[in-house]
Amino acid sequence: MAPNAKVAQAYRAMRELGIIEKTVKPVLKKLLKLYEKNWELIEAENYRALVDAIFEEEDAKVSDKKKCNNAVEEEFDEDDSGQLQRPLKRIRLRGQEGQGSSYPSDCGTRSDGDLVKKPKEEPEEVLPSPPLLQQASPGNHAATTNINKQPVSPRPLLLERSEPVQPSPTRRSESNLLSSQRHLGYKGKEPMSSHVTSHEKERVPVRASNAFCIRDPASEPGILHKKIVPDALIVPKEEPLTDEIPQYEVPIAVIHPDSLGQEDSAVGNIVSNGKSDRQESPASPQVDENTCDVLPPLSSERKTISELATFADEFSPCLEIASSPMGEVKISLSCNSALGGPNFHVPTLDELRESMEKKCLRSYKIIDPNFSVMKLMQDMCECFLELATNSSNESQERLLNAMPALDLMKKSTEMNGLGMGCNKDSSMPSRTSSGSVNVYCSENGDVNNGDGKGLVVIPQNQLSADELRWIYNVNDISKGEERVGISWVNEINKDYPLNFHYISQNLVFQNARVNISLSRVGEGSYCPTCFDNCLSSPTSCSCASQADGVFAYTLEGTIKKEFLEQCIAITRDPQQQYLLSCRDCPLERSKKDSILEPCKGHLKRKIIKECWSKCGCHKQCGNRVVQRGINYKLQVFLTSDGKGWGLRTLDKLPKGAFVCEFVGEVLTVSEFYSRKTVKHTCPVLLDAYWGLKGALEDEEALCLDATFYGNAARFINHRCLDANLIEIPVEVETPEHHYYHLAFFTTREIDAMEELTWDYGIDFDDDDHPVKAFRCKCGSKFCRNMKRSTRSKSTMISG
Ligand SMILES: C[S@@+](CC[C@H](N)C(=O)[O-])C[C@H]1O[C@@H](n2cnc3c(N)ncnc32)[C@H](O)[C@@H]1O
Repeated sequence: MAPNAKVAQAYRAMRELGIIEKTVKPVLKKLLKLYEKNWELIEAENYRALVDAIFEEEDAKVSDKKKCNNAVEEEFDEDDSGQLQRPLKRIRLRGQEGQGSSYPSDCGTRSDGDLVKKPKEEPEEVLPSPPLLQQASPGNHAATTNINKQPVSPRPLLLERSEPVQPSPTRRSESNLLSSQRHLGYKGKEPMSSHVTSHEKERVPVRASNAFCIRDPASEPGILHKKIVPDALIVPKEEPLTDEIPQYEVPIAVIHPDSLGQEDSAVGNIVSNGKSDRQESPASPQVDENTCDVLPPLSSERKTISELATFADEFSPCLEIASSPMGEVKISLSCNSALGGPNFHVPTLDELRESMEKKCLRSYKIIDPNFSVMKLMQDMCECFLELATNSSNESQERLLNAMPALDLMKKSTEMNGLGMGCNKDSSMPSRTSSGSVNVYCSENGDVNNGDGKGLVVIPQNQLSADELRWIYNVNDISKGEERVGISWVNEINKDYPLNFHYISQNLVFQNARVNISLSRVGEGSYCPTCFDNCLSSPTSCSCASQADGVFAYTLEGTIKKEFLEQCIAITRDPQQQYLLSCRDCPLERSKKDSILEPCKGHLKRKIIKECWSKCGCHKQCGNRVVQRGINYKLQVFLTSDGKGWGLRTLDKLPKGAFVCEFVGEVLTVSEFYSRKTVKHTCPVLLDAYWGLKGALEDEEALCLDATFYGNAARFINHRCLDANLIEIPVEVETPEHHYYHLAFFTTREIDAMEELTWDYGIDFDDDDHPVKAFRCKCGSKFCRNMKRSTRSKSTMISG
């Protein structure tokens, strides 16, 4: 890679971590000098050296500033530093904010009674931050407990600065994203030409016939336009962010105790000024047990929380509860007290537990032999879960309302105190393409990209069950239906895709006659005498003979070049000889118009016949590709060019590779039409044989509708003519030609991170059609919808 590209790559990687270019540049320069331009060292472990150097630099700056501040006795506002802050730093700060004049400062020149505002930072600000609870600094003691339905972190809830988030190696090829091959002629009833003039472009015809429509993106059910999704920091399963830091599959909501009281008291101000009243004015009557009363009053468990909150008052601690929809709950208790000193040592958890149990016995007269502090903490978590999941609507509402009451999204200072999240307007934690974590932050560097990665604030009352499901399935929208997980990511805004049922195989809705009974698969439709791999057999099997005696696949599993080129030519340049017209077109018939139009013709496609279970060969036989399912890592993402969600590959794909099948409900065309009030994602006609037979029965004219039930293919967007995927009919089980699988293969090599597209074959001029089309934003120079008005056009898709 050229040096400039490497620099750009480094900027990009840092940007993903929320570190702005301005901050990176000087450090990178130094590092290059130091390492004598050895990029390998800089790039190693996803720029670990660079990230470390940046943090060191920032620490040094903070330290300098503090010295400077001490000299002039001015307030130092960490958020104005414009730089990346270590989350623990913020934790400490928040814990210390309320200490007023007794704040132990290193501003040695100040007396206790000094009215000059104290810096928010503690004296040990630039000490190496302790990564574990047991190593907490004297000024800040944190204890956490958690109950998990999944592995839990041995680390405290509020973590020290994490290792840098690992950008995916695949991101490196992002620069190639837009590479495209636009060498092909246009398709249509006119001959294909290798050059298309602008005049010709206007005339680029659509595939003949074929009917089905695509809805308007604005009203597309696949996108939640209205919903603002919280700052969801989503951590991938497969790509650990660090060696040590636990991952959470789903975001975790965090409640700060202050917020719990917000509803009932003036504590709401606490949030708005980003500080705790308890800390500002310890004697405030608002800050007592009652301030926790937003939880349901009848809950004895609530009392537990209150008790802890009272305990908290004594030592000005900070109690935090974090939970995830997966049922993980963490309680964190941090306290700042005068206990710290030169002889300070951190007790072990066992010591702490024992001492606390004695205290409970003495002070609270708890004599239950089963009592333990750990149990108490567990109970607290369980109560939280109970309230969050099983309680009555009212109590649940109150609890959930308490979450955003914290106003974490708005108050970045408060959030940073918790070591998570950022300013709502400027930050958006999200997964990156690789599944790592991004937090986009404001220019002033008000950022959290590390410690908070497991702790994400979600105003859960904004989440519907469907949305929660998306969060759960961030690593695999197929919910295990596919062999390879299909992740989703939104790097643009906070929308979720709309819910649908993921299915990996077509399902018959009702009337469609899809007969795959073994008895109907007659001889000649399978190869009983073959074994192992039909592709390496010296004699062609029956399946091959159905495909002109040659297999479509190579031993490598891709489509043979010649076969692929023919398929591409037919699809892109559907000349008359490739068109079949039906006498009584099921499509026209289904429209139930009084005046039926003549059939517009259906493409005479090349078809692949795969071996199947009735054959004698192995499942891994080279002539079984589509039936083995998705093989490459795919990802659903929100496109940046207004096409809604799209599908991209995380792997580099060779030419002719099988990507995925178009899976949906199998409907008769009339069934589809009776659904036409519904906005459809992408219905596809199975019309490859329509012209061959005489009139089809209604039940035989089939289509696939992926609106409610579908697979990853329902996210593939349209591109006029030079799409990188092509759809090819594949027969697997049934010899009945009216039903087949529609499989997508690559028309060329595709880079990792490239969006996958196919040409829906839309006729943007078909105003006749009842279903509205979309305004094409494919960006292809062959776009058939270019320079057209915004009025909706109808579309027709066939497969
Ligand atoms: C099969 S869906 C593709 C996934 C869809 N983008 C989504 O968000 O669910 C088809 C719909 O995507 C949108 N779409 C697909 N290709 C497009 C394009 N080239 N320009 C604009 N919108 C497009 C249209 O709204 C279309 O109805």
